[in-house]
Amino acid sequence: MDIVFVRQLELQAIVGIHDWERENPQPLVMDLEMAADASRAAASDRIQDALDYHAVSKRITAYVAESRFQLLETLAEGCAEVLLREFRVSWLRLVLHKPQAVDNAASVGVIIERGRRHQ
Ligand SMILES: Nc1nc2c(c(=O)[nH]1)N=C([C@H](O)[C@@H](O)CO)CN2
Repeated sequence: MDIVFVRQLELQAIVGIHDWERENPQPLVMDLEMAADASRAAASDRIQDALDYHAVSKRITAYVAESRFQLLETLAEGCAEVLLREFRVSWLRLVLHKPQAVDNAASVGVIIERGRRHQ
């Protein structure tokens, strides 16, 4: 299985359970791995045959900016649904970091895998 990835995508969102987290957006960071047929894209050398990581990054950035969830889990799930539905990704692994959430941790967050991973 081939993978198209996005690393350390910097995002801003209102997300959290505390009142102070509902007032202003805070930084989030996302790592994404998505199943993609790189050989098809390589054979044609056409962006139409590739999973466009620029388009993915732009869509996820907009979705996250508009979201208002309490939990990172809900936000991660929403992002996965966008990728599965709009980009027809068959499998993905998504790591969502909330770097400012815990003072004495470099980062905290969630990791989810969705879809079917094939060989
Ligand atoms: N598993 C989770 N734990 C926590 C979350 C979350 O989204 N998922 N959120 C919070 C607070 O909003 C946190 O960021 C600040 O205390 C706590 N735990």
